[in-house]
Amino acid sequence: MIRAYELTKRYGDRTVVQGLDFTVRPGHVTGFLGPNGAGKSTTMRMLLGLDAPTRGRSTIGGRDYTTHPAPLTEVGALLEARSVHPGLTAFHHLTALAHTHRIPRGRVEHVLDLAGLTEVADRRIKGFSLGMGQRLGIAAALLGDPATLVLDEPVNGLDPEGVRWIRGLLTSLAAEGRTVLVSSHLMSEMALTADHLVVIGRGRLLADTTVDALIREAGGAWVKVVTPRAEALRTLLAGPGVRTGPVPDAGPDHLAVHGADAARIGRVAATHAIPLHELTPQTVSLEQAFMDLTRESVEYRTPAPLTGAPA
Ligand SMILES: Nc1ncnc2c1ncn2[C@@H]1O[C@H](COP(=O)(O)OP(=O)(O)OP(=O)(O)O)[C@@H](O)[C@H]1O
Repeated sequence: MIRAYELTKRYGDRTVVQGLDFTVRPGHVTGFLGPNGAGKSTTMRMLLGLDAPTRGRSTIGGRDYTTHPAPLTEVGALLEARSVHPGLTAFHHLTALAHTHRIPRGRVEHVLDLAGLTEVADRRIKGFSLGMGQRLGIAAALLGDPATLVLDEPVNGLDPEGVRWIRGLLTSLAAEGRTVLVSSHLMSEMALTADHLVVIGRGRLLADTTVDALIREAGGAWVKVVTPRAEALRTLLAGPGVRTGPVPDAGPDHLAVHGADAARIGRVAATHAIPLHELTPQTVSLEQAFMDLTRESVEYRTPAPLTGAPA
Protein backbone atom coordinates (compact mmCIF):
# COMPACT_ATOMS: atom_id res chain seq x y z
CA MET A 1 0.00 0.00 0.00
CA ILE A 2 1.17 3.53 -0.80
CA ARG A 3 0.13 6.37 1.46
CA ALA A 4 0.72 10.08 1.03
CA TYR A 5 0.18 12.40 3.97
CA GLU A 6 -0.05 16.11 3.25
CA LEU A 7 2.66 15.70 0.63
CA THR A 8 3.87 19.14 -0.43
CA LYS A 9 6.68 20.35 -2.70
CA ARG A 10 7.79 23.89 -3.26
CA TYR A 11 10.35 25.02 -5.84
CA GLY A 12 11.37 28.57 -4.98
CA ASP A 13 8.14 30.47 -4.46
CA ARG A 14 6.08 27.97 -6.52
CA THR A 15 4.15 25.24 -4.72
CA VAL A 16 3.87 22.47 -7.29
CA VAL A 17 2.41 19.77 -5.01
CA GLN A 18 0.10 20.93 -2.26
CA GLY A 19 -1.09 18.90 0.72
CA LEU A 20 -1.72 15.65 -1.17
CA ASP A 21 -3.40 12.94 0.88
CA PHE A 22 -4.20 9.66 -0.83
CA THR A 23 -3.96 5.90 -0.48
CA VAL A 24 -3.10 3.42 -3.23
CA ARG A 25 -4.39 -0.02 -2.29
CA PRO A 26 -3.06 -3.43 -3.26
CA GLY A 27 -5.00 -5.56 -5.72
CA HIS A 28 -5.97 -2.65 -7.96
CA VAL A 29 -4.48 -0.65 -10.79
CA THR A 30 -4.63 2.97 -9.65
CA GLY A 31 -4.36 5.59 -12.39
CA PHE A 32 -2.57 8.80 -11.45
CA LEU A 33 -3.96 11.52 -13.68
CA GLY A 34 -3.63 15.24 -14.14
CA PRO A 35 -3.01 17.82 -16.85
CA ASN A 36 0.57 18.69 -17.94
CA GLY A 37 2.51 20.19 -15.06
CA ALA A 38 -0.03 19.06 -12.45
CA GLY A 39 2.71 17.54 -10.29
CA LYS A 40 2.42 13.80 -11.05
CA SER A 41 6.12 13.16 -11.70
CA THR A 42 7.13 15.31 -8.72
CA THR A 43 4.77 13.32 -6.50
CA MET A 44 6.10 10.01 -7.83
CA ARG A 45 9.67 11.16 -7.24
CA MET A 46 8.77 12.05 -3.65
CA LEU A 47 7.14 8.64 -3.11
CA LEU A 48 10.40 7.07 -4.29
CA GLY A 49 12.64 9.26 -2.15
CA LEU A 50 14.20 10.96 -5.20
CA ASP A 51 12.87 14.36 -4.15
CA ALA A 52 12.45 15.51 -0.57
CA PRO A 53 9.01 16.86 0.28
CA THR A 54 8.90 20.42 1.61
CA ARG A 55 6.21 19.19 3.99
CA GLY A 56 4.34 15.95 4.63
CA ARG A 57 5.54 12.41 4.04
CA SER A 58 4.72 9.18 2.27
CA THR A 59 5.09 5.48 2.92
CA ILE A 60 5.25 2.39 0.75
CA GLY A 61 4.42 -0.87 2.49
CA GLY A 62 4.16 1.06 5.77
CA ARG A 63 7.62 2.63 5.67
CA ASP A 64 9.49 5.49 4.11
CA TYR A 65 10.84 4.22 0.75
CA THR A 66 14.41 5.20 1.59
CA THR A 67 14.40 2.97 4.69
CA HIS A 68 13.71 -0.22 2.70
CA PRO A 69 16.89 -2.33 2.90
CA ALA A 70 16.54 -3.69 -0.67
CA PRO A 71 14.19 -1.22 -2.38
CA LEU A 72 14.14 -2.97 -5.78
CA THR A 73 12.55 -6.05 -4.23
CA GLU A 74 9.89 -3.89 -2.52
CA VAL A 75 9.12 -1.28 -5.16
CA GLY A 76 9.62 -1.37 -8.91
CA ALA A 77 9.71 2.05 -10.51
CA LEU A 78 9.70 3.49 -14.00
CA LEU A 79 10.30 7.22 -14.13
CA GLU A 80 10.46 9.48 -17.16
CA ALA A 81 14.16 10.25 -16.87
CA ARG A 82 16.02 6.97 -16.66
CA SER A 83 19.70 6.68 -15.96
CA VAL A 84 20.77 3.79 -18.12
CA HIS A 85 24.31 3.38 -19.44
CA PRO A 86 23.81 3.50 -23.24
CA GLY A 87 26.91 1.38 -23.93
CA LEU A 88 25.58 -1.60 -21.99
CA THR A 89 23.46 -4.32 -23.48
CA ALA A 90 19.98 -4.88 -22.04
CA PHE A 91 21.21 -8.13 -20.52
CA HIS A 92 24.24 -6.52 -18.86
CA HIS A 93 22.20 -3.58 -17.58
CA LEU A 94 19.68 -5.88 -15.89
CA THR A 95 22.40 -8.25 -14.65
CA ALA A 96 24.26 -5.35 -13.01
CA LEU A 97 21.04 -4.19 -11.35
CA ALA A 98 20.28 -7.73 -10.17
CA HIS A 99 23.81 -8.12 -8.81
CA THR A 100 23.72 -4.91 -6.74
CA HIS A 101 20.37 -5.90 -5.22
CA ARG A 102 21.22 -9.59 -4.62
CA ILE A 103 18.49 -10.64 -7.04
CA PRO A 104 18.94 -14.14 -8.55
CA ARG A 105 20.28 -14.14 -12.15
CA GLY A 106 17.31 -16.19 -13.28
CA ARG A 107 15.10 -13.13 -12.84
CA VAL A 108 17.02 -11.34 -15.61
CA GLU A 109 16.02 -13.91 -18.25
CA HIS A 110 12.50 -13.97 -16.81
CA VAL A 111 11.90 -10.20 -17.06
CA LEU A 112 13.59 -9.98 -20.49
CA ASP A 113 11.14 -12.60 -21.66
CA LEU A 114 8.20 -10.89 -19.94
CA ALA A 115 9.05 -7.59 -21.62
CA GLY A 116 9.52 -9.20 -25.04
CA LEU A 117 13.22 -8.25 -25.14
CA THR A 118 14.87 -11.69 -25.25
CA GLU A 119 15.84 -11.34 -28.91
CA VAL A 120 17.50 -7.94 -28.40
CA ALA A 121 19.03 -8.72 -25.00
CA ASP A 122 22.57 -8.60 -26.42
CA ARG A 123 22.14 -5.30 -28.24
CA ARG A 124 23.51 -2.05 -26.84
CA ILE A 125 20.83 0.11 -25.24
CA LYS A 126 21.93 3.19 -27.23
CA GLY A 127 20.41 1.60 -30.34
CA PHE A 128 17.05 1.01 -28.66
CA SER A 129 13.89 2.71 -29.91
CA LEU A 130 11.72 4.67 -27.48
CA GLY A 131 9.39 1.69 -27.12
CA MET A 132 12.25 -0.77 -26.51
CA GLY A 133 13.64 1.63 -23.88
CA GLN A 134 10.24 1.68 -22.17
CA ARG A 135 10.11 -2.12 -22.20
CA LEU A 136 13.59 -2.24 -20.69
CA GLY A 137 12.52 0.22 -17.97
CA ILE A 138 9.53 -1.96 -17.18
CA ALA A 139 11.71 -5.08 -17.15
CA ALA A 140 13.98 -3.33 -14.62
CA ALA A 141 10.98 -2.33 -12.49
CA LEU A 142 9.85 -5.98 -12.37
CA LEU A 143 13.33 -7.39 -11.72
CA GLY A 144 13.00 -7.61 -7.94
CA ASP A 145 9.49 -9.16 -8.11
CA PRO A 146 8.23 -6.18 -6.06
CA ALA A 147 4.92 -5.92 -4.23
CA THR A 148 4.53 -2.31 -5.37
CA LEU A 149 4.96 -0.73 -8.80
CA VAL A 150 5.17 3.00 -9.51
CA LEU A 151 5.17 3.64 -13.25
CA ASP A 152 5.29 7.10 -14.84
CA GLU A 153 3.78 7.03 -18.34
CA PRO A 154 4.64 3.38 -19.08
CA VAL A 155 2.83 3.35 -22.44
CA ASN A 156 4.83 6.32 -23.71
CA GLY A 157 6.34 5.35 -27.07
CA LEU A 158 4.80 1.89 -27.19
CA ASP A 159 3.10 0.62 -30.34
CA PRO A 160 -0.47 -0.78 -30.14
CA GLU A 161 0.83 -4.26 -29.37
CA GLY A 162 2.98 -2.79 -26.57
CA VAL A 163 0.04 -0.81 -25.18
CA ARG A 164 -2.04 -3.98 -25.08
CA TRP A 165 0.86 -5.82 -23.43
CA ILE A 166 1.11 -3.16 -20.68
CA ARG A 167 -2.65 -3.35 -20.13
CA GLY A 168 -2.53 -7.12 -19.59
CA LEU A 169 0.63 -6.87 -17.49
CA LEU A 170 -0.71 -4.21 -15.10
CA THR A 171 -4.03 -5.98 -14.70
CA SER A 172 -2.35 -9.30 -13.92
CA LEU A 173 0.13 -7.70 -11.49
CA ALA A 174 -2.79 -6.17 -9.59
CA ALA A 175 -4.68 -9.48 -9.70
CA GLU A 176 -1.68 -11.05 -7.96
CA GLY A 177 -2.33 -8.63 -5.09
CA ARG A 178 0.34 -6.07 -5.93
CA THR A 179 -0.06 -2.31 -5.53
CA VAL A 180 0.13 -0.61 -8.93
CA LEU A 181 0.27 3.18 -9.37
CA VAL A 182 0.49 4.30 -12.99
CA SER A 183 0.40 7.76 -14.52
CA SER A 184 -0.87 8.30 -18.03
CA HIS A 185 -2.33 10.89 -20.37
CA LEU A 186 -4.13 8.25 -22.42
CA MET A 187 -7.62 8.33 -20.95
CA SER A 188 -9.04 5.62 -23.19
CA GLU A 189 -6.23 3.35 -21.99
CA MET A 190 -6.76 4.27 -18.34
CA ALA A 191 -10.46 3.53 -18.70
CA LEU A 192 -9.54 0.00 -19.76
CA THR A 193 -6.73 -0.58 -17.27
CA ALA A 194 -7.38 1.32 -14.04
CA ASP A 195 -10.17 0.73 -11.57
CA HIS A 196 -9.16 3.40 -9.09
CA LEU A 197 -8.08 6.96 -9.90
CA VAL A 198 -6.17 9.68 -8.12
CA VAL A 199 -6.60 12.92 -10.08
CA ILE A 200 -4.59 16.07 -9.37
CA GLY A 201 -4.60 19.55 -10.84
CA ARG A 202 -2.10 22.32 -10.05
CA GLY A 203 -0.66 20.10 -7.35
CA ARG A 204 -3.94 19.61 -5.49
CA LEU A 205 -6.09 16.52 -5.14
CA LEU A 206 -9.18 16.79 -7.37
CA ALA A 207 -10.55 13.25 -7.02
CA ASP A 208 -9.73 9.98 -5.29
CA THR A 209 -12.38 7.72 -6.72
CA THR A 210 -13.22 4.83 -9.01
CA VAL A 211 -13.39 5.11 -12.80
CA ASP A 212 -17.10 4.22 -12.65
CA ALA A 213 -17.90 6.87 -10.02
CA LEU A 214 -16.01 9.59 -11.91
CA ILE A 215 -17.90 8.79 -15.11
CA ARG A 216 -21.21 8.63 -13.23
CA GLU A 217 -20.59 12.01 -11.60
CA ALA A 218 -19.75 13.52 -14.99
CA GLY A 219 -23.20 12.71 -16.29
CA GLY A 220 -23.01 8.94 -16.54
CA ALA A 221 -25.11 7.05 -18.98
CA TRP A 222 -27.86 8.70 -20.99
CA VAL A 223 -29.96 7.88 -24.01
CA LYS A 224 -30.17 9.89 -27.20
CA VAL A 225 -33.68 9.82 -28.66
CA VAL A 226 -34.71 11.27 -32.01
CA THR A 227 -38.44 11.55 -32.60
CA PRO A 228 -40.75 13.99 -34.41
CA ARG A 229 -42.89 14.00 -31.23
CA ALA A 230 -40.15 14.95 -28.76
CA GLU A 231 -42.36 17.13 -26.58
CA ALA A 232 -45.01 14.38 -26.19
CA LEU A 233 -42.40 11.77 -25.28
CA ARG A 234 -40.76 14.17 -22.86
CA THR A 235 -44.06 14.64 -21.01
CA LEU A 236 -44.74 10.89 -20.90
CA LEU A 237 -41.26 10.12 -19.51
CA ALA A 238 -41.43 12.80 -16.81
CA GLY A 239 -41.25 11.32 -13.34
CA PRO A 240 -38.97 10.87 -10.34
CA GLY A 241 -35.33 10.35 -11.33
CA VAL A 242 -35.87 11.04 -15.03
CA ARG A 243 -34.33 14.13 -16.59
CA THR A 244 -34.82 15.10 -20.21
CA GLY A 245 -33.24 17.94 -22.13
CA PRO A 246 -31.99 18.99 -25.53
CA VAL A 247 -28.99 17.35 -27.16
CA PRO A 248 -26.32 20.08 -27.63
CA ASP A 249 -25.98 21.25 -31.24
CA ALA A 250 -28.95 19.15 -32.40
CA GLY A 251 -32.48 19.97 -33.53
CA PRO A 252 -35.73 20.03 -31.48
CA ASP A 253 -36.44 16.42 -32.49
CA HIS A 254 -33.45 15.28 -30.35
CA LEU A 255 -33.86 14.46 -26.66
CA ALA A 256 -31.19 13.60 -24.08
CA VAL A 257 -32.76 11.33 -21.45
CA HIS A 258 -31.05 10.64 -18.12
CA GLY A 259 -32.51 8.20 -15.60
CA ALA A 260 -34.42 5.89 -17.99
CA ASP A 261 -32.81 3.19 -20.10
CA ALA A 262 -33.45 2.59 -23.82
CA ALA A 263 -35.81 -0.35 -23.13
CA ARG A 264 -38.09 1.76 -20.94
CA ILE A 265 -38.09 4.69 -23.37
CA GLY A 266 -38.88 2.28 -26.23
CA ARG A 267 -41.78 0.75 -24.28
CA VAL A 268 -43.31 4.17 -23.47
CA ALA A 269 -42.94 5.25 -27.11
CA ALA A 270 -44.51 2.00 -28.40
CA THR A 271 -47.43 2.19 -25.95
CA HIS A 272 -48.28 5.69 -27.20
CA ALA A 273 -47.49 5.06 -30.87
CA ILE A 274 -44.69 7.63 -30.89
CA PRO A 275 -42.33 6.98 -33.82
CA LEU A 276 -38.67 6.76 -32.93
CA HIS A 277 -35.98 7.57 -35.49
CA GLU A 278 -33.14 6.87 -33.10
CA LEU A 279 -32.73 5.38 -29.61
CA THR A 280 -29.05 5.22 -28.71
CA PRO A 281 -27.52 4.57 -25.26
CA GLN A 282 -24.58 6.92 -24.63
CA THR A 283 -21.89 7.07 -21.98
CA VAL A 284 -19.63 9.88 -20.94
CA SER A 285 -16.05 8.87 -21.71
CA LEU A 286 -13.36 8.97 -19.04
CA GLU A 287 -11.69 11.59 -21.24
CA GLN A 288 -14.75 13.84 -21.03
CA ALA A 289 -15.08 13.27 -17.27
CA PHE A 290 -11.38 14.12 -16.87
CA MET A 291 -11.69 17.28 -18.97
CA ASP A 292 -14.71 18.41 -16.92
CA LEU A 293 -12.91 17.74 -13.64
CA THR A 294 -9.65 19.42 -14.57
CA ARG A 295 -10.99 22.33 -16.65
CA GLU A 296 -10.05 24.91 -14.00
CA SER A 297 -6.62 23.34 -13.43
CA VAL A 298 -5.20 23.27 -16.93
CA GLU A 299 -2.04 25.39 -17.10
CA TYR A 300 -0.96 24.74 -20.66
CA ARG A 301 -3.96 25.20 -22.91
CA THR A 302 -4.03 24.59 -26.64
CA PRO A 303 -5.27 27.63 -28.57
CA ALA A 304 -8.60 27.20 -30.34
CA PRO A 305 -8.12 26.00 -33.93
CA LEU A 306 -7.90 28.79 -36.48
CA THR A 307 -10.93 29.03 -38.71
CA GLY A 308 -11.15 30.72 -42.07
CA ALA A 309 -8.35 32.18 -44.15
CA PRO A 310 -6.34 35.06 -42.76
CA ALA A 311 -7.46 38.44 -44.00
N1 LIG B 1 13.36 20.55 -10.38
C1 LIG B 1 12.38 21.44 -10.58
N2 LIG B 1 12.59 22.75 -10.37
C2 LIG B 1 11.62 23.66 -10.56
N3 LIG B 1 10.38 23.36 -10.97
C3 LIG B 1 10.12 22.06 -11.21
C4 LIG B 1 11.09 21.04 -11.03
N4 LIG B 1 10.51 19.83 -11.34
C5 LIG B 1 9.25 20.11 -11.70
N5 LIG B 1 9.00 21.43 -11.62
C6 LIG B 1 7.72 22.11 -11.91
O1 LIG B 1 6.73 21.48 -11.16
C7 LIG B 1 5.49 21.42 -11.89
C8 LIG B 1 4.99 19.99 -11.89
O2 LIG B 1 5.84 19.23 -12.75
P1 LIG B 1 5.65 17.67 -12.93
O3 LIG B 1 6.69 17.22 -13.91
O4 LIG B 1 5.60 17.01 -11.61
O5 LIG B 1 4.21 17.60 -13.59
P2 LIG B 1 3.50 16.38 -14.33
O6 LIG B 1 2.11 16.33 -13.81
O7 LIG B 1 4.31 15.15 -14.24
O8 LIG B 1 3.49 16.95 -15.82
P3 LIG B 1 3.46 16.18 -17.24
O9 LIG B 1 2.13 15.56 -17.36
O10 LIG B 1 3.65 17.30 -18.20
O11 LIG B 1 4.60 15.21 -17.25
C9 LIG B 1 5.80 21.99 -13.26
O12 LIG B 1 5.33 23.32 -13.32
C10 LIG B 1 7.29 21.93 -13.36
O13 LIG B 1 7.77 22.98 -14.16
